[in-house]
Amino acid sequence: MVRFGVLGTGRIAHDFVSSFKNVNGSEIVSVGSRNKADAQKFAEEHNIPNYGTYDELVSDKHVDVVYIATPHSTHCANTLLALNANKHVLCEKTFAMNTKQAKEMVETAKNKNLFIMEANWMLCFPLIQKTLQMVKEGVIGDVQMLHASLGFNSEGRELDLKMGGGSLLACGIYPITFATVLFGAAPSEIQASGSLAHNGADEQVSITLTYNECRHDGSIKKKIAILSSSFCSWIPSDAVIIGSKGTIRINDLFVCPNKITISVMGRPDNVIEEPFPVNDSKFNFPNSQGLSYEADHVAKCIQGGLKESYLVPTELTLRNMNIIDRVREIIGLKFDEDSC
Ligand SMILES: NC(=O)C1=CN([C@@H]2O[C@H](COP(=O)(O)OP(=O)(O)OC[C@H]3O[C@@H](n4cnc5c(N)ncnc54)[C@H](OP(=O)(O)O)[C@@H]3O)[C@@H](O)[C@H]2O)C=CC1
Ligand SMILES: O=C1OC[C@@H](O)[C@H](O)[C@H]1O
Repeated sequence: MVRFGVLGTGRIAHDFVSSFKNVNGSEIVSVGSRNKADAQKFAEEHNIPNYGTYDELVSDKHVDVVYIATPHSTHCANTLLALNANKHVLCEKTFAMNTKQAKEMVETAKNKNLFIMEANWMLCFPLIQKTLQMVKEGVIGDVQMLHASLGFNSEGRELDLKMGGGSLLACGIYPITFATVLFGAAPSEIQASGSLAHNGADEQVSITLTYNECRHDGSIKKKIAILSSSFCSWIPSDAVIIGSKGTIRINDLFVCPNKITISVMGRPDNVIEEPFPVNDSKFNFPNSQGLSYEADHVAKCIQGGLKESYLVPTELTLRNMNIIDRVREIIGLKFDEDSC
């Protein structure tokens, strides 16, 4: 049995806890809030036995792992709070405001011999793993390109620069993650273009990552990922992996899919569907019942004594953070944390 504590009582905290109807052998035992009354309300709503402040949550002896469900700008401090209280950590995406913070979080977990993982739930979906497996098996030949985008028309807290708001950290992290798992290495070239809102937060970003691969004759083959995120439009939120023999489309929303379409030249399309876990809870975000895959994975890792996830390793998180830092530099997206 792995016992989760939830830090923060916002929208994703609600969805994560509700997904536990489909989680076996783990439970939510405590919740922490900046305001104890909010923690109590959340605990009552979700039948959670313990509640308190963040400090009380991380020092609760019943808690094994703390799920950080707060805005980006608070991930580093909240993660360090939990690690320093000897709790394992599952921290929401995007993991940190920059690589410097991310390294400190990962180093602290390592020094304390604790588990740490970015809550990049996309990689825990069965159809995402199936897609990656098919690519590896060469179903669509040699992968040449990736097209992936995610976004919606947003406003309010999600565009608050002080909290790491904007489409890049909220949505762009997923297309970037997909490119990183698909192409394996760090990109040899990063190009980007972005539009900033009046407060300096990004409204939409387009990124081209180029990966150099050495051919047998020593020449360079360039593989390309074309990625975008948006908070000012209903951009198509799918991903297409383009290979020498065909494509795999991960249907909208590609970060939490229940359908993929495999098109191989000369053959009829093959559609694979994987129904979501059945859960009648009311969720804030689409397909959040699939957060149970992530919770199950974390529990399995912790029970197995792992200090890292094999689906979302810290190396992947740090590689993504490096890409995000460079994209921010190119488009002029600045956070206060950059000067700390
Ligand atoms: N995996 C997924 O599908 C999704 C992940 N996310 C990620 O989850 C995280 C939280 O997002 P979301 O739930 O939408 O955010 P919300 O604004 O809905 O909730 C955030 C919570 O964090 C706490 N908090 C701590 N400090 C602050 C602060 N300065 N301002 C506001 N709230 C604060 C609050 O809880 P309290 O007052 O109780 O401490 C608040 O309710 C982000 O990293 C986001 O990227 C978001 C949506 C979907
Ligand atoms: O993190 C996220 O993942 C799924 C999307 O539906 C959500 O809007 C986004 O914030």
